Amino acid sequence: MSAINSSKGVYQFVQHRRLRYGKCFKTKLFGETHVFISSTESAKAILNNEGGRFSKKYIKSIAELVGRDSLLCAAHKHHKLIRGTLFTLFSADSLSSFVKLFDALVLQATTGWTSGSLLVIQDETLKLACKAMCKMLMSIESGYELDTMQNETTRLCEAMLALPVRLPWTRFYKGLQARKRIMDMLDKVISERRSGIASRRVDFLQQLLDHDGVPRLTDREIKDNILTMIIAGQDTIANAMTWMIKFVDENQQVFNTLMKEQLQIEKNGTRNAYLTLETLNEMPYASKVVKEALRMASVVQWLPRVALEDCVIEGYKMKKGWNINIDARSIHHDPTVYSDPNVFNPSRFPAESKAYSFLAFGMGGRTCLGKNMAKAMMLVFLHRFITNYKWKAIDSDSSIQKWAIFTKLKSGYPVCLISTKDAKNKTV
Ligand code: HEM
Repeated sequence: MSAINSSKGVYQFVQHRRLRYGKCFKTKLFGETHVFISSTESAKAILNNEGGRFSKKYIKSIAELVGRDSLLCAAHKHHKLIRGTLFTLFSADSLSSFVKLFDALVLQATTGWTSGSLLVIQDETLKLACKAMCKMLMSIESGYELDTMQNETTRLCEAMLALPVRLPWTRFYKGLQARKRIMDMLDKVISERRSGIASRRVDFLQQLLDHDGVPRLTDREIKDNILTMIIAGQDTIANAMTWMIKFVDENQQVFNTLMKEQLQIEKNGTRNAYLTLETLNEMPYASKVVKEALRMASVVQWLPRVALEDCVIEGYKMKKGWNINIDARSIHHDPTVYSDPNVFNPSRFPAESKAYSFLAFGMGGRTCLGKNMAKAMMLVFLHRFITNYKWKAIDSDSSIQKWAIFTKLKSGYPVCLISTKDAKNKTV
């Protein structure tokens, strides 16, 4: 709890023990045994064995907040059914339309970002991510419903590491209340659609309600998983984008190479049109910047699993029921896996691409469903930001936000903007 409440973040707890005991250690948390493992070989053995010797398991408080029918918590068979249904929503066509939608949202936001504006990157990217998710999932675009969704999801995420104490003033209780309000809102949206009060929309929710060609999900499964996708795709992406802008700013050579590539893309004709998936595929250097930012930031720090039977890992006996966490952050910063792991060096890819060394989106049967979407969002944001602005960081402190389950900069990375598209700033 003291690590959660410190400026180094919850990972400090793991890191201390990793340095003290090595690549595999065991600890007790609230009466349960937790093992943390940080080798690519073990990651492969565990992540490739979903539903066999291992399955996913979150701590109870998280499971209660996201819901028992959430993809994040569902047991193997149930998970397979829900994942199969949700998978169809993440088609190439839906990714293509999403890229345009996200680009439109970024361009709309940038109209308010003029020279001299003070911007907290974390706040802006969170607003963008929330808008994009709500529009794609349920066609919510603005107003009270959007604000409610963003605020309640933030409250819910802040409760994920809290002690599961249900007293009105506790973080956990407030998180549960936030979940209840989101569920009530989803109930309302679903019943309006079913009764015909709301017009038909083209979004993920409608596809799940129509269950056209996909197995039918219960209302509870639909609601838990719409909420899951909002949680999975809001804070994670906002944090990743914020770290990426900070890393790029702190590495002049990366900035210069990236700028050269992005200006060429702009010159080739994207300036007044929306970016497309094809254009994003023509950004090899920016794609490496995105990957390197995800490695360095390790927004999701470990992947939680449970042993379904007794087994041996790294020469240690593990018992059925133990929580086995794959320490992705440690693998991402292991000098035997990545050379100079603390240096932001996008050019390390693809040479340094050992199997199971890049776990930002997990691997195997539980891999992030939104990973292509997330990478596309990061590329779009990077392109628009770097080709339209120079910026000066007002606070470069790397302290971590307390209580954050996904690694988040405490400062939010405030910057002062200079628009490179304003005529008077052309020579800046
Ligand atoms: C930079 C942004 C993102 C990062 C770093 C990230 C990372 C992850 C990770 C590490 C997992 C768990 C893998 C495991 O335990 O093995 C996961 C699961 C998941 N993510 Fe993402 N994610 C991001 C964005 C998104 C987006 C935009 C969506 C889409 C709405 C999304 C949807 C999901 C879903 C549905 C799961 C559960 C998959 C399953 O259990 O089958 N994520 N993500």
